[in-house]
Amino acid sequence: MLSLRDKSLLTANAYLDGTWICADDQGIDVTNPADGSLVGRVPSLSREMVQRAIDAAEAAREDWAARPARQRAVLLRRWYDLIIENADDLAQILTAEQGKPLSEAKAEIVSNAAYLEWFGEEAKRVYGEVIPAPAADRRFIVLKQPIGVCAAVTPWNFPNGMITRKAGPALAAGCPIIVKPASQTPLSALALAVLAERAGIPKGVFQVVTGKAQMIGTLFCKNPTVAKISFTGSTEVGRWLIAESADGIKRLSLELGGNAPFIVFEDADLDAAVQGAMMAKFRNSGQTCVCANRIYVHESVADKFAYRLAQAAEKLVVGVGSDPATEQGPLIDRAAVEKVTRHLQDALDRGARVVTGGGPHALGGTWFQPTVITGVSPDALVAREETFAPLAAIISFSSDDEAIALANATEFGLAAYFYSRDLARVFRVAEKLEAGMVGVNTGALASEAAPFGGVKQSGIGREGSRHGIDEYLEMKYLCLAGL
Ligand SMILES: NC(=O)c1ccc[n+]([C@@H]2O[C@H](COP(=O)([O-])OP(=O)(O)OC[C@H]3O[C@@H](n4cnc5c(N)ncnc54)[C@H](O)[C@@H]3O)[C@@H](O)[C@H]2O)c1
Ligand SMILES: O=C[C@H](O)CS(=O)(=O)O
Repeated sequence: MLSLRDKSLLTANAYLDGTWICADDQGIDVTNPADGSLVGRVPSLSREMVQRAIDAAEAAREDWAARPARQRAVLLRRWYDLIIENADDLAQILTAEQGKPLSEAKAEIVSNAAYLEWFGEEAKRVYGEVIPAPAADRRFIVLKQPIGVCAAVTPWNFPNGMITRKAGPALAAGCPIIVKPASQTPLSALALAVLAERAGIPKGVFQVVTGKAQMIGTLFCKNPTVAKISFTGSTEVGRWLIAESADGIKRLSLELGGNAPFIVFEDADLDAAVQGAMMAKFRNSGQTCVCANRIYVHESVADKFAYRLAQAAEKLVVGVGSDPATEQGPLIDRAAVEKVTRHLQDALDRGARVVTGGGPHALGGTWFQPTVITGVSPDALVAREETFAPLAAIISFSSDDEAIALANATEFGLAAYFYSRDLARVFRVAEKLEAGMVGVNTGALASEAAPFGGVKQSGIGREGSRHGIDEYLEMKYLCLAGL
């Protein structure tokens, strides 16, 4: 049972055009992955209601874009402050609907609220250009203008952070945004809407719609009023959005699936590498897009690393996310357990062996033991597909070139990690890895100050850093002649 200081944050009402829409009997139940209990019920909005949200965003667009950036920055900062003040309540809501440990939920909320603060400041630095013209009677000027009404479609694994990570740059740039959260975890988005309204963000500028994903997605893709869609989720759905919005040539930002390699070279600090692997593999029970999906270890240290990683994994406190002592919660649903079980069995069939864990946890439900396996075949499913579970698969290698070739043998390219203390090797390997982000001697790399995103089939565009606001701006070239 939640014990919220501010009970108004737990709302199951969709937020559109400054009004709260409650669920009818066609609503969508939100359940706690830990015990299946009902946490809330959100409305399954009709096509007409979603269209109303798009119309409300369009009605708010000109005024929001025309506000001085400083005014938008003040409101973003006020929203940020309210999120930080209410982070404990927001963490309880997040854990109740997603399952992650409270400590991780709070870390997600605080670290991603920083995108509101960061882009509130960036709003004041959206500079244009004056370009030296090639003729005396001309002046070349470049304006940067907000792209217009934006839509965001977000995943269940970071139900709070993936929203502030998009709303920050969108609102800073002068764009209203309509968010469609994952149906498994909409309550965090709605709690953010409560605080956005409290911060004074005008109606129509930030909205949260809930309901049938494909219907809403199609409306976002087909309605020309929606100038851009920012999507975070699977590559499969990202591919669908590209196809569905192709005829309108819609601007898209895509943060998609991953299959991160984690490479331990023979000169690595093994204790540091184990710590990094624990962060990169087991955070959110392995359900992050940047999780170490494959762990490549030089053959000379593979057994020692596997043993130490297993020792660390065995110390993880597995339990209900709402228990402050818990370090690993349940997986999101039964399908997730079936997928990791399939990956594990395939690896074992190909000759791998279990060092620790190796199946569902004694807690039952969707808990899975933190598992380390070694002697994994490079062709195993766990090396080719995103496992999204606490399964650390160790594959040995014998040379740098082999490690790089194995790491790059995937259609994904979001994150990659490696441990080495040889500076020449660090630059050689970092420059050859096919990934949008590379963690060197670290298992955690996300920050509002850095460009987060992937290459190949892991996405298009970047979130965070000074580049992130460009995703919500159009460049206009003015050619002034006859002067
Ligand atoms: N690159 C990143 O930053 C990042 C971050 C988090 C998660 N992810 C990826 O997301 C996936 C896990 O999240 P998920 O299971 O929620 O992904 P998902 O693609 O199944 O769902 C993501 C969102 O898309 C919606 N959706 C599903 N089908 C849709 C359709 N046809 N039209 C419109 N919307 C649709 C869902 O309701 C949800 O809101 C993993 O692959 C993970 O790697 C990537
Ligand atoms: O999986 C989604 C998040 O983007 C991971 S992180 O918190 O940004 O590392």
